[in-house]
Amino acid sequence: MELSVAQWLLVVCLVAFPLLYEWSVSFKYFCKMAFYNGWILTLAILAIPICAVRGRNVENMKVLQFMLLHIKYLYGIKIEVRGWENFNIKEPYVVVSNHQSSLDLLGMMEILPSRCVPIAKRELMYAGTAGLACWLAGVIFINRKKTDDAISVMTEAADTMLKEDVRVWVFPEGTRNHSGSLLPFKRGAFHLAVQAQVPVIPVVMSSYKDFYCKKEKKFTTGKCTVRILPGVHTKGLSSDDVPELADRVRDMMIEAFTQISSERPGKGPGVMH
Ligand SMILES: CCCCC/C=C\C/C=C\CCCCCCCC(=O)SCCNC(=O)CCNC(=O)[C@H](O)C(C)(C)COP(=O)(O)OP(=O)(O)OC[C@H]1O[C@@H](n2cnc3c(N)ncnc32)[C@H](O)[C@@H]1OP(=O)(O)O
Ligand SMILES: CCCCCCCC/C=C\CCCCCCCC(=O)OC[C@@H](O)COP(=O)(O)O
Repeated sequence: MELSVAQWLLVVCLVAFPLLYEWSVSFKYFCKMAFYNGWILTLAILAIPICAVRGRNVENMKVLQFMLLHIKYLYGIKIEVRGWENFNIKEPYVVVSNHQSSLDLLGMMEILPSRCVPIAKRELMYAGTAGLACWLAGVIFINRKKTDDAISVMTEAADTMLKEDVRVWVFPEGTRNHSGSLLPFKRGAFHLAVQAQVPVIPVVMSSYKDFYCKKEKKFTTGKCTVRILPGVHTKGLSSDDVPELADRVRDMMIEAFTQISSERPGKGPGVMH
C-alpha cells in the first residue's frame, strides 16, 4: 500500500507529537497554554447564547463559573481553599487578590462569591468570544492607559455595588506578577471600598512555582492553596486613609502568601517567572 504525501505527513505528526510532548518541557508548556486559551475561547461560544438570554447581567457570571470549574481537573491542579467563613458577609465587599498568571482564573472560579464581578483591563473585552462572554457577565472593563477614565469607571462601580448589591474582585497589583512576592498595590480597589464604605476581603493564591513557570516554560500538575483572609472594615474611613489601608492589606497578603507558599519543607515562595 502506498501512502500519499498528506498521509505521510499525518503519520509523522501522529508519531512526532506525542514524542515531542513527552520529551520537551517547552513543547508541553506551549501545548498546555494553547489548549487553555483555546478551550476557554471554545467554552465561551457555548456560554454566549446562554448568557445572552439575560443580556448583560452579573448573574451570568455563574454560567461562566460553572463552565470553567472543570479545567483544574484537565490540568491536574488541586486547589485547597481555606477561610471560606470570611466570605459569610451579606453586604457587598471588594475582593483583592494577587495576580500571578492567567491561571488565576482557576482559583478565582473555585471561590467566586455570588454576584461578584472582576475588574479587568479593557483589552480583554476584545479577546474574541471570551471578551463577549465577560461583557455579558458584567465584567467591569477599565482603560489602564487613561487613569481618569479608569477612576470614573471605578467610582461608578462603587455606586452600582450599593444599588445593585454587587461585589467586585480587583487585582490590585494591576498586572500579572511572577516575581515570587507581591508588587506595590494600585489604590483603586481601596478607594472603591472606602467610597462604598464596604469591607475589603483579601484572597491569596499560593505561588505556582512548583508546577508553572513562564520563563522556564514549565507546566506540570500541582497544588495551589487559596486563602480567604478576614475582611478589613472601611466604615468611617475617608480617601486620606486609603494609602494606610492599602499598605495594611498588602502586608497581610504578603504574610499569607509567604506562609502558604512555604508549607512543605524546602518550598519557599522563591522566584517564579
Ligand atoms: C465559559 C467561558 C468563559 C469565557 C470567559 C473567560 C473568563 C471569564 C471570567 C472572568 C474573568 C475575568 C478575569 C479578568 C482578570 C483580569 C485581570 C486584569 O485585567 S488586571 C489589570 C486591570 N486591573 C487593574 O488595574 C486594577 C487595579 N488598578 C487600579 O486600581 C488603578 O489604581 C487604576 C484605577 C487603574 C489607576 O491606575 P494608574 O496606574 O493609572 O494610576 P495610580 O494607581 O497611580 O492612581 C493615580 C492616583 O489616582 C488615585 N486613585 C485611584 N483610584 C481612585 C479612585 N477610584 N478614586 C479616587 N482616586 C483614585 C490613586 O490613589 C493615585 O493617587 P495617589 O498617588 O495620590 O494615591
Ligand atoms: C479575535 C481575537 C482572539 C484573541 C484571543 C485571545 C486569547 C484569549 C483567550 C482566552 C482568554 C482567557 C481569559 C483569561 C483571563 C485572564 C486574563 C488575564 O490574566 O489578563 C491579564 C491581565 O490581568 C493583566 O495583563 P498584563 O499582565 O498587564 O498583560
